[in-house]
Amino acid sequence: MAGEGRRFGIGYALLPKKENSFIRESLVKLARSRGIDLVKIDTGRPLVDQGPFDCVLHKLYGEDWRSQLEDFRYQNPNAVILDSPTAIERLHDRISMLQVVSELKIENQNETFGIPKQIVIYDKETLFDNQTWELLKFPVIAKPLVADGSAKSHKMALVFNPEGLNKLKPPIVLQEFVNHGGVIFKVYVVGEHVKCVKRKSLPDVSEEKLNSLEGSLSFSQVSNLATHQKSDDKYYKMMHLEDTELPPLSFMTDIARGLRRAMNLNLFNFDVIRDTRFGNRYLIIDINYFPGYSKMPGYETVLTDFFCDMVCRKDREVAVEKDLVEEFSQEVVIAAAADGRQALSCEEEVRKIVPNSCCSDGEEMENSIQV
Ligand SMILES: O=P(O)(O)O[C@@H]1[C@@H](OP(=O)(O)O)[C@H](OP(=O)(O)O)[C@H](O)[C@H](OP(=O)(O)O)[C@H]1OP(=O)(O)O
Ligand SMILES: Nc1ncnc2c1ncn2[C@@H]1O[C@H](COP(=O)(O)OP(=O)(O)O)[C@@H](O)[C@H]1O
Ligand SMILES: [Mg+2]
Ligand SMILES: [Mg+2]
Repeated sequence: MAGEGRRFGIGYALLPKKENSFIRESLVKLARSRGIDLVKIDTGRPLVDQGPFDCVLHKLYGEDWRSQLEDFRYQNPNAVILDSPTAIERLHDRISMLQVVSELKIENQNETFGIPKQIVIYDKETLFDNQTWELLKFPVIAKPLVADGSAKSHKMALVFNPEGLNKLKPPIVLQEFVNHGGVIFKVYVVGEHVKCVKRKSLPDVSEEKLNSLEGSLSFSQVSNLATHQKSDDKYYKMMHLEDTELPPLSFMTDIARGLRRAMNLNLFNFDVIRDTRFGNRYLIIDINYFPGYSKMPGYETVLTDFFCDMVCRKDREVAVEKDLVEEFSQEVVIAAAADGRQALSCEEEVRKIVPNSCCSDGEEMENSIQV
């Protein structure tokens, strides 16, 4: 059970496709048996009028939704929001998304990690500029700068030579294509839990092939097949993935935990490729907020454990805070009586001791818990 006899409500706000894949009966049932009720949020009505919710789970964007979350948080300061819209925003731009990887420091003697060489292009002029091509070499992948979950934001082009640049529409990120044996690793993160799986990726491009290829090749979501095709062992056989060795889990876990802390996110996955030139060099190419967890074997248990952890931890924090306030109030009354005066309110008593305290105005919207 999540807490002794206490039930918790988690409201979810997801697009229909996500709701269909994620909110399965198996998840709802398991969560319910552990004291957690998953309740659909009606996005046509104000969030503050719904609930009560101990936690809000969401993957919706836009100003309206953001301000709804802010109002909700103001009225429910103890509720957990998974995750903070400010933290998620970083993942909507393919440059800020990977910047955090470049800043990450992880001690490891056998493997290294990083991101492929990349530049952002805002106009056609820069695209054809010689200086641009001093930094990068073909083949490159052109990715829309914006990664907002729209179909357009997944439309990519593998560009083999300058001819292929004509079709590109800035703003885009040009990223060096790195040969990686046609297999991508997807590392799913759910709080502290980390799971790495293999998926089909683009095949390697040899030097000879590069010279014979025409300008560019467009593609979209190569690793993403229908859900049922991915979750069983047949997928690995069908895609000939059995022979590929997974990266060391402890290394992926270190990266995952580092990213989680740096980004203040609990629910995300990242795409990793292994550079065939080195064999122990890993490149992170993409980070996604609240990905397709239902493709992760046993996702129901992992997510339910996480929900329990989140709401229980918050519950404990609130209880401890309440105890501290009560203890403090009692001390204040005793101290005031010793001074021969009436006790003031808690805040006023604190201000007497620390004159500039109690200024929570303008606080950031950060109510997602980090361990
Ligand atoms: O729908 P799914 O289950 O394939 O999940 C998509 C993810 O697939 P993955 O779990 O990484 O295999 C997918 O990841 P990739 O694009 O395959 O790297 C995205 O996270 C996608 O979200 P968005 O369109 O970027 O907002 C995810 O789509 P949404 O379900 O969030 O719309
Ligand atoms: N730098 C790269 N080198 C080699 N393959 C890449 C590179 N970047 C992306 N890919 C391939 O293109 C796919 C889509 O790119 P990605 O950045 O993950 O976009 P999306 O957000 O649409 O998933 C990846 O899953 C991988 O197969
Ligand atoms: Mg991806
Ligand atoms: Mg992505």
